[in-house]
Order: sequence, then structure tokens, then C-alpha cells
Amino acid sequence: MATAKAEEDDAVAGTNLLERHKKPVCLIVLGMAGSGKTTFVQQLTSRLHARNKPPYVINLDPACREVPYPVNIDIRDTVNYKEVMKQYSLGPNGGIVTSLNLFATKFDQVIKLVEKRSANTDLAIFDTPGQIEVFTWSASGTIITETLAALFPTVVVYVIDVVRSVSPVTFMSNMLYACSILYKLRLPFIIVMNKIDVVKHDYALEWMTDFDSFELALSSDSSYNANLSRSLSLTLDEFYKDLTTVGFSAVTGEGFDEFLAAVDAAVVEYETDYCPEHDRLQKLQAEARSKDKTRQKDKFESDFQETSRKLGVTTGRYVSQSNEILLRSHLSTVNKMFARLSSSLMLRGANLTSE
Ligand SMILES: Nc1nc2c(ncn2[C@@H]2O[C@H](COP(=O)(O)OP(=O)(O)OP(=O)(O)O)[C@@H](O)[C@H]2O)c(=O)[nH]1
Repeated sequence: MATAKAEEDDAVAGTNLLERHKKPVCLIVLGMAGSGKTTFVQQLTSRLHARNKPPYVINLDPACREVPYPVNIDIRDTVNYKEVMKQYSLGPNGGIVTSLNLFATKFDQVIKLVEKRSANTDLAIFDTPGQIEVFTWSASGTIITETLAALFPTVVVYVIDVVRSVSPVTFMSNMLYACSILYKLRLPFIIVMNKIDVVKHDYALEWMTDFDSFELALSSDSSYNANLSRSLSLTLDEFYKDLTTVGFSAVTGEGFDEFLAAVDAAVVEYETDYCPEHDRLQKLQAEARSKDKTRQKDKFESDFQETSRKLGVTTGRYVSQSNEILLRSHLSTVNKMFARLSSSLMLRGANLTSE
């Protein structure tokens, strides 16, 4: 497990990346309901304002009653969640998903606004709905995340409530969820262990590095969940190694500097790990698209030749001459003949295009 301290040392070695990066770093704040996402964003925002580095803040939760921080873009200004529920006869979760889907169709405008702020904003913070799966497993959540990650250095911030996670089974289900998001998004990932003003997060760090201590915490529990958590903790060992964890209190602000250092390190990870992988996948996709085009073109040519042969038209001459005008005129002839043939055979939709 990479601790924020070790990464902090790496980050301070050079120029502060948040300072020198041309584009704002996008932080997507995720976490279970009540983990403290909104309070975390509020704390972050007020501290950054105090340092004269106001972030650009976007609220993506259409169902929240109030936003307790200065917000630049609020999904509620674009979509009325209650109206969406009424119009589409949806329940609360369906209403949130549909509102997010509607908002995602306008996301290019959000991108433009964030880009406009590139010169004077280091961080763009996205607060997400408490129903975490609504964002992480929805099409709109994926579109928003992938669009941001393609254009800006993007970091996922996963907020965990350390008070609730003192139960090893709750801790494990939280970590399992974090793991699924990490492997789905493959973006730099920071786990914010929130509410350390109430309970210190040392126990969680110990569980992540020492299987025996986690085993000990589970020893009094012989339920199915406990056995499952035990097995999972062995499996998640690899996942823990890829994680950066920061203890934080969204109420007192403790851990703020450590968090910023972790973001700096995550930006380096974005540039060195995510970007090359993203470019590689883009290249593969472009190659696949180009192969598909060639395959369709070949199929068209072979279908065309086959049809022409059947209709008694010699196509080879035109193809070898590459005479487009001649080819088009004969295509039109073939089309007409084919249409006549189709109608005489009472066939529908047998249309040959010239593309
Ligand atoms: N003591 C303490 N309480 C916190 C901290 N962070 C959040 N809380 C409290 O936890 C509760 C939930 O916080 P929110 O910020 O609303 O949590 P959320 O994740 O945004 O909740 P949803 O919007 O439902 O997803 C509130 O009562 C906060 O005051 C913290 O660091 N310490």
C-alpha cells in the first residue's frame, strides 16, 4: 500500500504539479451515502478559497436539498429531479439516473466551462449522488468520467466513513466496492478515510497491511459474512498495494495538506500510467474501426460484383479503371435493374446503394 507520506516526498521533489499543470485536475468524489462527501467538498472548497486558490465546483447530485459550498455548476439548475420523477413515473433512484442521463447530454458545455477556467483554477471538484451505484454503474456516470479522464488529469476520490467501518465486515464491503470502482475506471484512486476526528484510521491501515490483525478482528464472528470477508482480505492484498490512503476530517480539516500531496502524486500516476494506456486503447479502437470499414468496403465490392455478375454486367472493367463516374452510372443502372427485379419478384427492401 502506498502511503500518502511516501508519495508526498516524491511530489515535493519537483515543482508542484497542481501549480504547473495547464489544465485543472478533476476530482470525482465518490462514497457511500453519509460517508461525508458533501462535507469533504465543503471543507476542501473553503480551505482552497482561504489559500486564494478557489476550485471550480460541480454538484452532480440532483436530489440533494442544499449545497453547503459555493458551487459553479449545479445539476439542479438544469434538471428538476422531482419533475423528472413525476413525468417519467419513476422512483427516487430512477429519477436520479434519468436526471444524470439528461445532464450528461449537456456535459460538453460543462467541459467548455471547466476549460475556460484552466488559467486560474487548479482543481475542479465533482460531488456525486449518495446512491453511489447510480453514478458508478450508470451510462451517464461512465460518460462523464471517461470524458473528463480523456481531457483532464482525473482522480477518483473515494470517501470512507471510518466510524462505521470499525466493523470488519462493513470495512470489507466498503473496500470491495472501492476495488470494483478502481478496476472499472482504472484511474488514479485516493481513499479518503473520513471522520478521523471521531475515530483514528490507524486500525484500517493495519487491517490493510497485516492479515493477522484483520483475522483477529473477525475472530469473534463466525457468520457467513465474516468468513467471506476473511477470504476476501487475502484476495484484496494486491488491490491494497495500488491504493493511496489519506486520513481526513471533513469537519476539522485535518489531513488537508496530506490530501493535496496525494492529489499531486495521483496526477503523476495519471500521466505516467493512465495516459499511455488510454492512448494505446484509443489506437486499438481506431485500428478496429478502420478494419471494420475495410471489411464493409470489401463486402460491398464482393456483393456488388456478385450482383452484377448475376445481372450480366461486367464490373471488373470499371473497378480496374477506377473510373468513379462510370462506376456510379453503372451502379445506378444496376440499382434500377435490381429495383425492377425486386418489384417483379415482389421483394421489399432489396436496394443497392452506391456508397
Ligand atoms: N464528526 C464528523 N462528522 C462528519 C465528517 N464528515 C461528515 N460528517 C457528518 O456526516 C454526516 C453525513 O455527511 P454528508 O457530507 O452529508 O455525507 P454525504 O456522503 O454527502 O451524504 P449523501 O449526500 O447522503 O451521500 C453529516 O452529519 C456530517 O456532518 C467528519 O469528518 N467528522
